[in-house]
Amino acid sequence: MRSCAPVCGFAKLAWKGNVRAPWTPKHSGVLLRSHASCPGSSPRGWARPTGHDTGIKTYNSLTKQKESLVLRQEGVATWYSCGPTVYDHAHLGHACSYVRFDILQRILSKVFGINVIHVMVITDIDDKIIRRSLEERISATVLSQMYEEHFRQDMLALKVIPPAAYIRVTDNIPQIVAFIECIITNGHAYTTDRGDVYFDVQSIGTHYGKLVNVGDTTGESGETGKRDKRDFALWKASKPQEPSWESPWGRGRPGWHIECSTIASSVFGSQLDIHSGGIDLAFPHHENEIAQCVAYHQCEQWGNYFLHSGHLHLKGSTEKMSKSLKNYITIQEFLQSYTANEFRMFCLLTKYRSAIDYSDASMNEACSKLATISAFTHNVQAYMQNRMQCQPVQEGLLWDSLASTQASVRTALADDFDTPRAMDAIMNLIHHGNTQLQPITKSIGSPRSPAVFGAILSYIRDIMEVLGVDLVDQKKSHMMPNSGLLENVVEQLVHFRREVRNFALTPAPADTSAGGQAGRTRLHRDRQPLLNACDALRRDLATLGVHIKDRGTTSTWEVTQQT
Ligand SMILES: Nc1ncnc2c1ncn2[C@@H]1O[C@H](COP(=O)(O)OP(=O)(O)OP(=O)(O)O)[C@@H](O)[C@H]1O
Ligand SMILES: [Zn+2]
Repeated sequence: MRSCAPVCGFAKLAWKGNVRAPWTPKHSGVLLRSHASCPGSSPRGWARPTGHDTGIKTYNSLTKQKESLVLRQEGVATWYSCGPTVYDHAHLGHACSYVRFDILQRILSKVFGINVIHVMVITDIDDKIIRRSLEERISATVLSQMYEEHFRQDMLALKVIPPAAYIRVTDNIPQIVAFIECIITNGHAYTTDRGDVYFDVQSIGTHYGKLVNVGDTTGESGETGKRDKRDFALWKASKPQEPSWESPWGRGRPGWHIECSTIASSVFGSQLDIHSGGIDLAFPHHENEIAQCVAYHQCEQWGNYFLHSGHLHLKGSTEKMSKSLKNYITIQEFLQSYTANEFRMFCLLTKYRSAIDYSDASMNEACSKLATISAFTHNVQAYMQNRMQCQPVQEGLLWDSLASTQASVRTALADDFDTPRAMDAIMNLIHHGNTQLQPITKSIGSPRSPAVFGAILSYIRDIMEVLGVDLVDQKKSHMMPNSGLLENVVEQLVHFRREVRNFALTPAPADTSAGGQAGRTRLHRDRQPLLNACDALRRDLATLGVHIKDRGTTSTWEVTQQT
């Protein structure tokens, strides 16, 4: 059997420890060497990669258990993720999946010092895009580019670190065609009279079902041209009015799964460390991606770790939030009511693999945890700045508490990215801090412990920033929550102050006595304390970042970031 040349300049990276398995042609009756005979192989046929053990455990959908994360090159993780199909605004389900994986990548890079090379595909051609473009009477290209831009902006608004590259399917059609040609040459796909190309699932035997136990689903397909009902399209002959590209099989467009196998291979070569997506993508999408890559690269194992995030549901619903089910809240709508920090906290409070219920109650819990952290950092600053006096602190206990929190957080994050456990440890540290930070009115001469509080504050800020929650920015967003509650309170306060100030500034009746200040406006002397109180309030609010400006009888306010 002839093996094909790499597709158009595919980088076959010389990864350390990347051992390519010997290829056994399918005609020999044994497709690939069985993993059961490999050292370190699992019953499901997964082989532990050769390379550097990071000390992190991660649940691998290929083995259905936690595995040590072993990277082929020390300190480098190649990560491919399935991106959005861009035919509409992204919703909270998408946000949840991408924010959760953003958290995982931040942990890998910022806690464990791993350079994550992440690429994400943008599915900019598919049935839903074509249908929508026909409904809207705009080209599929214009439609998809518009929603791709919305998606990128939404991700930025949610503070998701952009991948090294977003890669569009339509920018990779020649590569996809070459990839399919190679699979045909290797004997794992066939063409039909209609100009479709199907993957021949039977040709890879037990290598189909690496991710999901597909059971015995073989059999004749009722569909025209398919040999087996499990076979799936690599290339679809074009129908009238559909976008199409030239290929050896006539004009057409790629099937869904082939885009990911091709693009991931074009960037990372014949092996990949980590592949991610929502749990709904495990089958058939990821199973088919694996089949294609095994057939193309003639390898035993293409993706070493498959990570799947759980679905976001509206509370009370068993269905995932979905465009097709029309039960969704767009990211833009959501950000009218909550901040990116609040959404991230909501994501941090559950494991990335679990389903997550979205409701006012679950968002309130996230907001309240964030407010507790924020208030703590604010109080610590006030204490350090001598604006708040406290009873003497048991410093040793606090140093111990900080050290054990740092260790617990690291352990939790190394255990399949257990963010709820890490958050519990952080909240516990704050609880200890708050217990010691008891304000008193007079403390002149009492011993003070600002350094330990400074250390706790720095750690909390750093670790939250690692997870993508910006506590410095939080002060600002906290003062201007989109829910409007605090904004309304400040508005009322400023309004009340303006009324009091204007009352205090009302001129006293003209002084007609001898020596009186003829021609000058005089204030009521007994109203001076009211003016003093207004000035004091303005000063106090300024320290909180709320700046009041008085002009004549009007008062306006704005929030500026505190340092
Ligand atoms: N409700 C959800 N919860 C978590 N992840 C989701 C949810 N909906 C979609 N995703 C994930 O978002 C990513 C992009 O999905 P894609 O654009 O293909 O949307 P989709 O699954 O077709 O959405 P929809 O069903 O709303 O049309 C995938 O990884 C998918 O698993
Ligand atoms: Zn994919």
